[in-house]
Amino acid sequence: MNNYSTKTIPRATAKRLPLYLRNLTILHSKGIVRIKSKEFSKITQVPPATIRRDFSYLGELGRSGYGYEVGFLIKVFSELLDSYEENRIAIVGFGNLGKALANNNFRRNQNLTIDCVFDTDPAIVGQTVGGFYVYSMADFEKVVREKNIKTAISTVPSEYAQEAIDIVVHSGITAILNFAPDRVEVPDSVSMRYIDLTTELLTLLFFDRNYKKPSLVATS
Ligand SMILES: NC(=O)c1ccc[n+]([C@@H]2O[C@H](COP(=O)([O-])OP(=O)(O)OC[C@H]3O[C@@H](n4cnc5c(N)ncnc54)[C@H](O)[C@@H]3O)[C@@H](O)[C@H]2O)c1
Repeated sequence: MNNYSTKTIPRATAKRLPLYLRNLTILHSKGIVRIKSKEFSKITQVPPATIRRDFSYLGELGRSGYGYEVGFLIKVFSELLDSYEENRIAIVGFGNLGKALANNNFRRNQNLTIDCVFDTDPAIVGQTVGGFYVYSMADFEKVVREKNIKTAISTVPSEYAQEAIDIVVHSGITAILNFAPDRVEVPDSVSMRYIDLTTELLTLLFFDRNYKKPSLVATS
């Protein structure tokens, strides 16, 4: 376990940790041992002051003007995000998106693994599709309890998401990533995050229109 209390880290900082870790890992693989907040800002698109403030919540991670040690940051952030710990995941809804996620299977992070997939469609339940045996939702609780899985990704369309998530929550899953945009009810004990590509894209386009950095605007 790490020496840093995640309770003292603001939510906004905590949300940026995976982004930091991903980019640090890339830097590390390129043999870069030290990075300054200004350089790291160019890679992550997070302002240098925000990076320095985020890192300051995590104690003495580096010295100003000298830069941060990439390997050390990776160690601290990995511990914070528990990414050294294996996390097996259940996919709920094995359509286009579910299959794409399972096919990718977080290959950049060896500790995140899609372990099993579930659907209600009789045409695929009980079949092996794309290398995954498709379990019935009727077996969800039995399978995830046996495998001690605590994390699920739902790609069930909004109109059926609540009934699917109810089964997921009832089965002891505590963290759910939901790709369907409509909000679903979950108890406070369950952590839920929504991924919405449309909102992400609209936010990007808004920033592109309104906050373009002068240095990045083509001059010719
Ligand atoms: N968040 C994003 O950025 C993003 C991107 C693409 C799609 N989506 C959303 O993701 C959802 C899935 O998209 P898709 O293209 O994979 O759809 P899809 O129709 O190909 O797949 C949905 C799967 O869910 C299954 N399903 C339906 N009810 C279920 C239930 N109660 N329990 C378990 N499985 C059930 C269906 O049988 C089907 O296999 C849609 O709501 C879509 O809007 C989100």
